[in-house]
Amino acid sequence: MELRRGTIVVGKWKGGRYRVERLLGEGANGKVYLVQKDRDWYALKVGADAVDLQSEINVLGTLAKQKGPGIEPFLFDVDDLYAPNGKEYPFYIMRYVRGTTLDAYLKQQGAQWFPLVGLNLLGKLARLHKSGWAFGDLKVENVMVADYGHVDLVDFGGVTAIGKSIRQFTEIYDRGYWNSGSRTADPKYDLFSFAVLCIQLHEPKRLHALTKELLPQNRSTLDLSGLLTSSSDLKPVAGWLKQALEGGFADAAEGAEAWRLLMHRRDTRKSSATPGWLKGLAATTSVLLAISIYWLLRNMM
Ligand SMILES: Nc1ncnc2c1ncn2[C@@H]1O[C@H](COP(=O)(O)OP(=O)(O)OP(=O)(O)O)[C@@H](O)[C@H]1O
Repeated sequence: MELRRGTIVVGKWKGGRYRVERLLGEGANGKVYLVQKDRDWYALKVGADAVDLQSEINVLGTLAKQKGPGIEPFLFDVDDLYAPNGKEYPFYIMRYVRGTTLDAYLKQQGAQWFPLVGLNLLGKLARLHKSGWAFGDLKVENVMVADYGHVDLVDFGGVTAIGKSIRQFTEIYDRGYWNSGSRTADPKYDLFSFAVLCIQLHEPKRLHALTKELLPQNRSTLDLSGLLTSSSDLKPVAGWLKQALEGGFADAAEGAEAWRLLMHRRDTRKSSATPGWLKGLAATTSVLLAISIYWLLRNMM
């Protein structure tokens, strides 16, 4: 099923009219299009499986009612559409999240944005945890980043009430896959995925190799920690990530506070260190001084 640019989608039951602009992305549960209605932009998700889509809609509906701190309205319309092939598909309209996926953002803007983006992402998770939810399917593709490292989560298909079984997950980010805990939704589950996400961003090849070489029963947190200690990129946050993998933070708010302190300490250390140009200047001055003394002593003799 494909919706071309310019197609007008009309909801079968409620009659909402949306003009298709372009495909934003697609996954196992459906395709997401950028659409326009009354000059406003929205994202339209259309799926072949009504049950899967319905469970996402239920979560979004509950989140919308809850209006917890930091949970912006995300769901605007739910309906069915007739595709150009004549078949009927369920769809829903959600807020359009501007930005690029996390890995693309870091490639475009530079890895120096990683600590700030990480902190903002932990902030988003913290708000969800505070309202009694775990995100569940946290992965690179579900994190959108806009200007100045502003972070938004997409794909609420895995969002699960704390204490229930995680509804949707992706293997390498899953605590159960690494034999490191249950698949029960709790804030620590998301922090585990957050740690894997950081590894995926910096050491994708080595992480992939690990999944290939280990037998399922042998996978463990220790293997992931091993990657951390031997990665120069991850060194500054290795201790934090290890703690997250081991369930050492109660929730994302606690994790964010520790992450913030880590950033602050790094910044302080950097600013108190002697800048390169000053070191160069000092070295040149010493050489000039040595030459002057040499000439002075020679002329005196
Ligand atoms: N609200 C949105 N605004 C902008 N882009 C979005 C939005 N929702 C989804 N996308 C884009 O579409 C892609 C696929 O969407 P989504 O993850 O919801 O599909 P899915 O079928 O549930 O995927 P998965 O197989 O990962 O479960 C996302 O990775 C993202 O790039």
